[in-house]
Amino acid sequence: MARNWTDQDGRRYPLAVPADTNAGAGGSVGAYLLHRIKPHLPPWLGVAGAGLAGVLGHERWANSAGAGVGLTLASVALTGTTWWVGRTTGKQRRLHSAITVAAGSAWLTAACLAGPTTGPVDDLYLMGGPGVALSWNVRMVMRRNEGAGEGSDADKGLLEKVGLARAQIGTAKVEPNRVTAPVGLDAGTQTNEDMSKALSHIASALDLPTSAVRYTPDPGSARRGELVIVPEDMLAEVVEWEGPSNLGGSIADPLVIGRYDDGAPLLLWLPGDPEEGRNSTHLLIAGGTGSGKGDAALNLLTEILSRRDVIVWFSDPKAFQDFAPLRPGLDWGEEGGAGTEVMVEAFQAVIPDRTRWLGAHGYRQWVPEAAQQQNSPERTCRDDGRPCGCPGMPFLVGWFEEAANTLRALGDDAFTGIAQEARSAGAALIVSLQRPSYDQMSTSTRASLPSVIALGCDARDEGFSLPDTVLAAGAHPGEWGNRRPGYCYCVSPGIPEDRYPSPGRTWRFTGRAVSVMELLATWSQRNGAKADPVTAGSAARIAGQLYTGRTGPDADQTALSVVEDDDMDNGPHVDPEDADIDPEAELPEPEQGDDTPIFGQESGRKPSPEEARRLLDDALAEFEDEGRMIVGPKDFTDWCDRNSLSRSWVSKRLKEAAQEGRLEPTSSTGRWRIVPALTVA
Ligand SMILES: Nc1ncnc2c1ncn2[C@@H]1O[C@H](COP(=O)(O)OP(=O)(O)OP(=O)(O)O)[C@@H](O)[C@H]1O
Repeated sequence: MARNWTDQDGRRYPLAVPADTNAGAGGSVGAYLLHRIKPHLPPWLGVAGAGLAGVLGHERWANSAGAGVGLTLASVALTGTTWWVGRTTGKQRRLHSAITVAAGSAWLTAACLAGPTTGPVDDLYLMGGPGVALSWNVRMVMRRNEGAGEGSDADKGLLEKVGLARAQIGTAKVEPNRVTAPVGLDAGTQTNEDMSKALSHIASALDLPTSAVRYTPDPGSARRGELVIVPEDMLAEVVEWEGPSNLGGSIADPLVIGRYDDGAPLLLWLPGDPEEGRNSTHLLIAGGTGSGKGDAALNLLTEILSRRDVIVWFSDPKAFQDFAPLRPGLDWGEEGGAGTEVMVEAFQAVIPDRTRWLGAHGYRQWVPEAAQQQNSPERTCRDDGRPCGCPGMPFLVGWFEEAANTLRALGDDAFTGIAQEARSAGAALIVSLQRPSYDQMSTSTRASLPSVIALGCDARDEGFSLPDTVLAAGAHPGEWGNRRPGYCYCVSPGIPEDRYPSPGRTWRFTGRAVSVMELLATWSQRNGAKADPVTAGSAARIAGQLYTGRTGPDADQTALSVVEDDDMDNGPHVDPEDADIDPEAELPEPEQGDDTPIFGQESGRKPSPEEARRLLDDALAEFEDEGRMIVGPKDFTDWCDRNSLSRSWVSKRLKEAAQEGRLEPTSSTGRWRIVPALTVA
């Protein structure tokens, strides 16, 4: 069936080339001919009307000087009006109309004043009238033929309307709720960019939302592409999450987080695929407040945790408000603050170790086979070529919720380095931001996250969320704001590029989902991967007791409870000593601490060097026991008071401890990482 849209002027735009109508086939030959001739009659009726008007006008105004002036002025005005009105139409049509009106009104003036049969007036009528009428008939016939071929006049009308007069739309492909039509722009004067700019006008002409009209330029041409129109918003219906799509599958299988507006599933991949030449990716979840970031993250996390060969390290400064039911399924969870600092350090540390392991077993990038025990002679790290039997290495996801502060503290260079190297270490980063904008995340950090789930945002932040090419193709998350929760655009390797500007919507999570998520977390504890010795070893080397790895469903979660107890006493995010610290404020370089009293007045005794070393060791062990693996001079304020020690003394000891290998500088200025006691020994 032919599909048409009708614009506000009542003009119809066929988006499929209609099959030639069969009307009249069942009727008489006369009715059929009349049906075929009818569209060509109006010009002839116009000629007949002009003739009749000439006769009647002459009856009334013969030889009237006043009528002569009036008719001439009316004729000029009518021709001018036709020319003016025709400015929005094609050049040819404008000229043709103006000539027709000028000729017709000039003849009418002459016929009225001199008489329709005087001199050459009647000959002019008999020759000129049919000539003009026929010229319009020819035009109509040619238009029909074009319609059957490359572009129809109605389509051209649409493009003319949006300022692309000579562009043509080819034969459209009509699917349920989706029309795709090739577009050929005018050679030499129009480009794909012009078409992208015209999309909102096309949507306006068709009376559709802007996001319903998209354009995919042909990469091989600057003036060809495909126009896609999705007239009905199939995403308006809210669909609830019903459980993971592929329980027990591999993380290399697609993650299903919702659906597109034509009903196709919204898929994502985190690991790369060497066979498809696809790299692993890092992902940004970007959306304004109320855009549905929380549910988008739950969709993604439930999918990840339902796979057998992946572990997740997750930091959430919002104290796992949205993610609590899934927390037992995580290999490592932190609630922001110092715990997150340690997690970042550990993530950084595991990258080279994992890359080395993968390389030693002949993997250029992580594939599901790497997560299994290495029993093949091709995948051995032994020099003699016999199977090594090393335990497999699951894929690692490092997830940082509301990560602006963490990333800023880490610095651009450090983050870019981590992101680059993680891709060959079988690890992916997922980062979410409270507000998707450049004041939250620098340009280079943003550039290190090639994939994005872009939910509704402020119109000014669109450029941060999505690449320019996707915006030019018709994507507009700024139009949704928080009015369309869960609506999103997805840009990620593995998704066909022509899908990038297509909106999708995530599944919604309601209270009913909680028990399913709890079951999923238990499943994941029992059946999900455990961290391999390489990853667990490097994590423990950095984080000490803070890292336990995912415990079984019945295990006593000692390490997590260390943090939780701490949190219960002191509030969820911040150590009490840090409560008054502005996390944005610059802290002094560790070295500067040597000579400058950081904490104000000098006070306290000066212990002997041995006692000093013992005291600091005790303090560090105390911090380590508490799971506080990253410390700065300010963390020692209470400790100094308790032991009557001066603060500048602590700064000196910290530097000594670093020289002895008990502390390591971190990427954050003025913060030190405690090297776990066992590692030092
Ligand atoms: N896919 C969806 N379909 C329908 N409703 C949704 C969908 N996703 C989220 N919502 C609803 O939208 C509202 C806002 O969602 P949510 O709290 O996740 O937004 P947010 O972006 O995380 O906001 P904030 O940053 O303030 O936490 C909630 O009521 C949620 O149930």
